Amino acid sequence: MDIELLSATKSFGGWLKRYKHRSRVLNCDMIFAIYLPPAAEEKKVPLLWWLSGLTCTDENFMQKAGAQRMAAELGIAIACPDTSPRGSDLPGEHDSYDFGSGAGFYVNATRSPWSQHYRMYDYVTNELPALVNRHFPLNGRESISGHSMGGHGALICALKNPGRYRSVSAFAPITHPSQCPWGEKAFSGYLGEDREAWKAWDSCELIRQHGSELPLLVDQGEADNFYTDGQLLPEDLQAACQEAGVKLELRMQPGYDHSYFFIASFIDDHLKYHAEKLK
Ligand SMILES: N[C@@H](CCC(=O)N[C@@H](CS)C(=O)NCC(=O)O)C(=O)O
Repeated sequence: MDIELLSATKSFGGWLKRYKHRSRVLNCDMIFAIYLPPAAEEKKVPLLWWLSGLTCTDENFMQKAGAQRMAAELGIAIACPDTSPRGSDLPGEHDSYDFGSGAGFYVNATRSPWSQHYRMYDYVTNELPALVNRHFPLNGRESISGHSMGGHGALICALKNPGRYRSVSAFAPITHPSQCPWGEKAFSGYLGEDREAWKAWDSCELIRQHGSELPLLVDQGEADNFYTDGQLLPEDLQAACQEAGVKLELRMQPGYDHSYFFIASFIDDHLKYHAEKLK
């Protein structure tokens, strides 16, 4: 067996399961979570990928977003990968919350020593999808969403793989990592100082270069301190989409911050949006 069941918890008639497995891509053991709706007992169901933000594991979304009730009703599975490789001890890997463990940024690192493990893009777009499709009753239809660093991850995965996902959405995504402190730190560490190479991992740049047939749905809290600090730059995403003729629904949400209280407030809208496209 290439996956080991760690826990199974019944929720809204379906099952939240956590598994451990060996990742060849990341060169370490990894844990992921999957919520299987009641419909998965009888037929194959579509899958929504959820990519979490800085400091998260597979657990934050499943415990805090309150997504299971609607996922059960809509008959969609949700898979949550971890946010970085685990179990290694590279120099400085655990020193800060925004680089290294818990902060893989969903890129394929090219700089040593990070390139030995930090290949989260290949992990979430290839290795883990192949694994979950082998083990669970999934019908091959996929959508993707995420929060903050994971919102950036969801957007780049969709933009780099036209035709792969039925829909994409994000909560408070890091839209222009080449131009914000979080992104500059992560990209120089994982990818090196050549800023041209960063463009392949930056939503705004990908949209400018390649456009997108897929429309984007983004929610952003106006009271999000990371928004006001210039880490998220939704206005840059809006400008890039306008330039490239890409359809973007950017919903600025007055009073909401960056937390899972914000995500829980709008997750049903996103689940319904994805379910419609996953039909
Ligand atoms: N400095 C903060 C920043 C991290 C943060 O806000 N992370 C967001 C994603 S960027 C998150 O989802 N945190 C976990 C949670 O709220 O459960 C911390 O270390 O907690």
